[in-house]
This record gives sequence, C-alpha cells and structure tokens, in this order.
Amino acid sequence: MDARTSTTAEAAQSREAIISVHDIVVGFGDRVILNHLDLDVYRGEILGFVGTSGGGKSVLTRTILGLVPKQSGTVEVFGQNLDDLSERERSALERRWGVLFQQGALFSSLTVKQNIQFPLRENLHLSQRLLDEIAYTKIEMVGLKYDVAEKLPSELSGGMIKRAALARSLALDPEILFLDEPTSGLDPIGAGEFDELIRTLQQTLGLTVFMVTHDLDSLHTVCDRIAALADGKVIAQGTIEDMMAQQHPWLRAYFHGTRARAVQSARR
Ligand SMILES: Nc1ncnc2c1ncn2[C@@H]1O[C@H](COP(=O)(O)OP(=O)(O)OP(=O)(O)O)[C@@H](O)[C@H]1O
Repeated sequence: MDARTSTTAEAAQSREAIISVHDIVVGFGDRVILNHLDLDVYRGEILGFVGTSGGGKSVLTRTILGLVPKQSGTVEVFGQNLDDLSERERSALERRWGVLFQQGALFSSLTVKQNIQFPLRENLHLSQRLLDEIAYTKIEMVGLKYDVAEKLPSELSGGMIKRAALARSLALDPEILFLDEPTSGLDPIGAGEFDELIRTLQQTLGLTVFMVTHDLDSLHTVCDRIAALADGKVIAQGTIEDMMAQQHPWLRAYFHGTRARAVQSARR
C-alpha cells in the first residue's frame, strides 16, 4: 500500500457514508445481476462506478433510487433505511437527490424552462416569478445562455440537452447527484467541459456525486474514488492508482488497455 492509498483508506474510514448499500441481491427471472453487493458513497466525494457492459451499473443506480425491486439487502441514504420510510418521508428524501439519466430524458414537448420548473411545480408551491428566477439561476449554473430557456429540447445540441437535464436535476437543490454515463454521446471536448462543470458544481454546491461512467478521462479528471463492478459485486474500490494496480483481468484490460494508454499518454 503506498502513502496515497493508505491516506485515502484512512480518509474513507473517517468519513460519513451518505449512501450505504449492504448485501444487495437483485435479479430478473432466474438471472442474478447484483449478488450480495456492498458499497458506501461518502459525503462530498465524486464516486465513479465502472464495470463490464451489462454488468448491472444502471440496475444498482435504479435500485438505490427505488426504481428496481431488490430481493434482499438494505439501502441507506442519509442514514435512513429506505425500506423503513413512510411515503411522506420517502418523498422528502427523494427531494434531496437529483438524477441525470443517460438519455437526458427531458420532456420533449416542454421548453427548457418548463422542464426545469417541472420538479419545482410537483414539489413546491411557488409563484411564477420565483419559478422563473430559479429556472434562470439553474440555466446559468450549468453554463447555458438565458435564451435556451424558451427552446424545446429538439432545438438544442446534445451537449446543451445534457446541461439542460443537469439544470433540471439541480432544480430542488439536491445534496446527492446521480449521473448515468453523463458524457456518453459527447465529443471529447464537450465531455471534458461537462466533467469540469460537474467538478465545479460539486465543489461550489457541496454535492456528493454517484457517477456511472465508461469514460476513462472522467475517471482520471473528476472522480475522487472509483468502485468497479464485476460478477454482481464490487470487486475493487479506491483511487485511479489503486485501480491500476489491481490484478483482476477485467480491471487490467480496462485500465491498461489501448484506450487507457491513449488517455494516459494524452495526460502526460
Ligand atoms: N427491468 C429489467 N428487466 C430485465 N432485465 C433487466 C432489466 N433492467 C436491466 N436488465 C438486465 O440487467 C443487466 C444489467 O443491466 P444494466 O443496464 O444495469 O447494465 P450496465 O452495467 O449499466 O450496462 P452498460 O454499461 O452497457 O450500460 C442487463 O443484462 C440488462 O439486460
């Protein structure tokens, strides 16, 4: 264990787990996808979640969010076991997280402003003036110009859609942000700018970020810690250096393959 690894491990131990997944089993029919999986996400970190394609990264995200039923195990968020919450407590807790799904998932018939205001209208009773003020603040926060407010998603580029969807996920000032492959479909420059935006928002808003990603650049530049999923379990977690030192065949292929070498040489 090198100095940085041991410091990271000590820091992790002393930190508060804001999401704690314990002994989770999830399957469909007789196919087990998550097999007694454990994972902690610490307050204030950006955790990159990687793994084999079709391995269950989105399923874990959806299980934490309560969108996929689990067969056993517990999910605690902010120290609360999600199975123990009443409907009211559950909605209150859900307001404390924001989600950016892979496809952006904006409502196509609503303008960007209306999309951002959607969760606000569902959860709060605010005047139109305040709703507009909040929408414009979020638009600015994600680096878009005010004139996108009145545009429909079909009038935006892929990168702008991602930013608009991010603005909507920030509408209720969440403490946790779930991102499912946020840079997929963006060109390398757009992806780099989006990573930078995530880092800036995480720092200025004090967010905890759970990010499913395949993007090696993102893992190098924005993730504080990485957890890797294979065979239904988290097989390794730690810094990028910890990951690169792992001997598991999938981790070696992923972190030392041709694409990984290209990313590393571009960063030198
Ligand atoms: N609702 C569902 N019903 C049946 N099978 C499902 C369902 N949701 C996901 N699966 C299956 O679970 C497996 C894991 O899917 P998941 O989308 O979590 O993979 P992933 O790790 O996110 O993959 P990728 O990196 O390719 O996006 C896949 O085989 C998928 O087909």
